[in-house]
Amino acid sequence: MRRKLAAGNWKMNGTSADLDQVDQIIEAHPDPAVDILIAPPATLISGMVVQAASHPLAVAGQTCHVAENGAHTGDISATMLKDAGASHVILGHSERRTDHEESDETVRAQARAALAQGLKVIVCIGETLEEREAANTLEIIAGQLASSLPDVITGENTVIAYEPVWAIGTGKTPTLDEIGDVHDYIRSRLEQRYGSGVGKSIRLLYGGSVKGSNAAEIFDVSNVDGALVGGASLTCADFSPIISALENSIQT
Ligand SMILES: O=C[C@H](O)COP(=O)(O)O
Repeated sequence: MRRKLAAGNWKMNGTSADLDQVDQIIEAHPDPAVDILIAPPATLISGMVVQAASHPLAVAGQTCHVAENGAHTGDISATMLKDAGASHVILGHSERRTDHEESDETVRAQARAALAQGLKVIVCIGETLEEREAANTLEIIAGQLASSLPDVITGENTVIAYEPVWAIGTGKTPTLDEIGDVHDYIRSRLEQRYGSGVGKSIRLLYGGSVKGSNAAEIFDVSNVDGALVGGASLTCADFSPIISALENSIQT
């Protein structure tokens, strides 16, 4: 049975004053029935780790360099994330792929580097609007899965986030059938490549304009094991209802 995961990606948002939101989340969900994770900007990782020391909330980085250290101004390595107390790292987010031209091959190298340091990875994949309109979604997903993931992964150390690029921060979402089709397809590809046991154990998150108002119906879709939430993860008022919807989804 895959444990559900509510993951928040703060992107380039938040200063130390916003750590107050995490206190509120911890207070609202003292003994969560699902995993909760927040990926703050790198400057807040250590503070958030200290803050969540007595709570299962996991803290993640938003990317990592393929190298352990060296002359890479402005970058952060998996070793540094681990040292700061992060347990996970998000890799291959479409904003990284676009803003920093990160390719599938780069994402795979980052994943190898992160796994080697004992970090768990959340690997993001997803099609653009043009690719969906050209009916190429599954082909794009297959290519990204094949090239972004290392050859050896487990359900324990790897999560996949399906994020249609056109749904991120736009208020638009695919239909529930479309989400289900892609998630079922990802599951079948994972089972094919890694074997049924591992393939079935990897959690699949949906990301792209998830809010309190649409979370419950998305969590009902087959092979959706949680969400990677951007804008609606920035405050407890917005994120808590999503966590609660995920908790409710395992009771129905
Ligand atoms: O990483 C999170 C996603 O990019 C989703 O962002 P969003 O919830 O603001 O659409």
